[in-house]
Amino acid sequence: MTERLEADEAERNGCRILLVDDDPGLLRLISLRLESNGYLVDTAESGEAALGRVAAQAPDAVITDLRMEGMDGMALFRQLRERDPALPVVILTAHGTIPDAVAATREGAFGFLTKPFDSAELLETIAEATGRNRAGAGRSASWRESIVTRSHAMETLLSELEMVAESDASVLLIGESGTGKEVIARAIHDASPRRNGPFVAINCASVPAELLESELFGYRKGAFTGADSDRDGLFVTAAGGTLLLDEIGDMPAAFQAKLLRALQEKRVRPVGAAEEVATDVRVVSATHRDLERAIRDGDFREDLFYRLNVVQFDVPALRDRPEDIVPLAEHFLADIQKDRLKADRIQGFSRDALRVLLGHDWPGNVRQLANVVEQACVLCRKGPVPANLVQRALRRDPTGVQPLAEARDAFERDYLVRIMRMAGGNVSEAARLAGRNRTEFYRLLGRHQLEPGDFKD
Ligand SMILES: Nc1ncnc2c1ncn2[C@@H]1O[C@H](COP(=O)(O)OP(=O)(O)OP(=O)(O)O)[C@@H](O)[C@H]1O
Repeated sequence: MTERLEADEAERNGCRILLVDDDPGLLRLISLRLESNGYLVDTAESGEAALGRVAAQAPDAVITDLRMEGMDGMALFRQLRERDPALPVVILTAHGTIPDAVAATREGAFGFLTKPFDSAELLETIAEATGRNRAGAGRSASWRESIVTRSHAMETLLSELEMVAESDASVLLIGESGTGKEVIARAIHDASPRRNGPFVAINCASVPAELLESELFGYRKGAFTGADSDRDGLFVTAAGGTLLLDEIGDMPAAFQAKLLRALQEKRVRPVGAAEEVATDVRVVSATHRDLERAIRDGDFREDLFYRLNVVQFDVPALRDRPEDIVPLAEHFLADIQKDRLKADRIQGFSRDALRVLLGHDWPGNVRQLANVVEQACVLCRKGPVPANLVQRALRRDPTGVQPLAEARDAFERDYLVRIMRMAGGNVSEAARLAGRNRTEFYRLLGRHQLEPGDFKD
């Protein structure tokens, strides 16, 4: 324990923090706290002064008040991000300005602290901010080791996940393709008492409907042509562990009732077997589909939905947590460097390259970011990865292409928004323009959670 504390202390030593506040009393107070914990602290009483200090001192992190005379914390943060997108900026905020601070984290600020804050919270946030390349060294438990994030939304999700992992409750993960649903499913497994058992994943969309039953429940010799010996299904293979049913929204309707029964009874009947077999799995399912809508459309059983969805986590799209873009890009780069000869010749990303990464919309989410980093590195000879290679990789990247269902949804929504704007929020008029009847048009609006009132002047 003492060794751990000493190691933490040594890690912090030499970390330079720039503290910006126009209240000298608070500056002194926070400086003392940070210095007594091994940080080197530099202070500035205005945003303008802070910009000069950053250029001269190259701090490892900046803490800035939000409300200041002249350049305020938000303007300072934007300027700093422009100069060095990887520099962590923590915002200090009073109660009334929390929404601004939240907006800043959406734009990529590391996080915010609400006044009055306690010492432990301050130190923890700064330790995380300065340890960003060590993926939260010393703090992150092993179950979340493979998850890189500095987003509040993801942190909240992970802390809820840790609580839920304790039980055997079924978890449904909803999120766009490539947001990290499988990584999160594995984290649930690793944080659960089943961690020493198997983690088995199946993509329900990629198994032909007629094979899904034998794949999940197994079969007996002679059950069908080619079944020349008994075979266990994944419900049995995953016994004592966790079974991830990925793309559950694509599960054929005909099989949904059988799956529901298996989950209710905790037993499966292998194809061609006379007897049922007991199962012992924790089920996590994942989908990018809106299952409630699939239920309304008659494509997904409501009872199965409630059985799978004891707890639901919405995994945010990467564009909704831009603060994760830089740490993830650095993580993928470090990963590539581990097994590449030219590893030491590439040194991080240039500022312009980071700006390009931050400015992108990432329709393919984290998976797309990993591919783009990989492609940019392949083409990079030495030094920091330049912006033009990132742009080139973005132009070529096929994972930016959304799956058909998502693309169709996005198109439909954009189309409805356009047409509702043209019709000034008048549904009859919009329905006429779209060549649909009013009832049907209302259903379409409802499906995309669009309110006619929002389009009226
Ligand atoms: N927070 C994260 N930290 C590190 N790597 C991540 C993170 N999120 C996702 N990844 C990586 O991004 C890739 C895509 O993640 P994953 O397969 O979990 O997404 P998904 O949501 O399950 O996608 P799909 O819906 O297409 O199956 C994987 O290589 C995964 O390791």
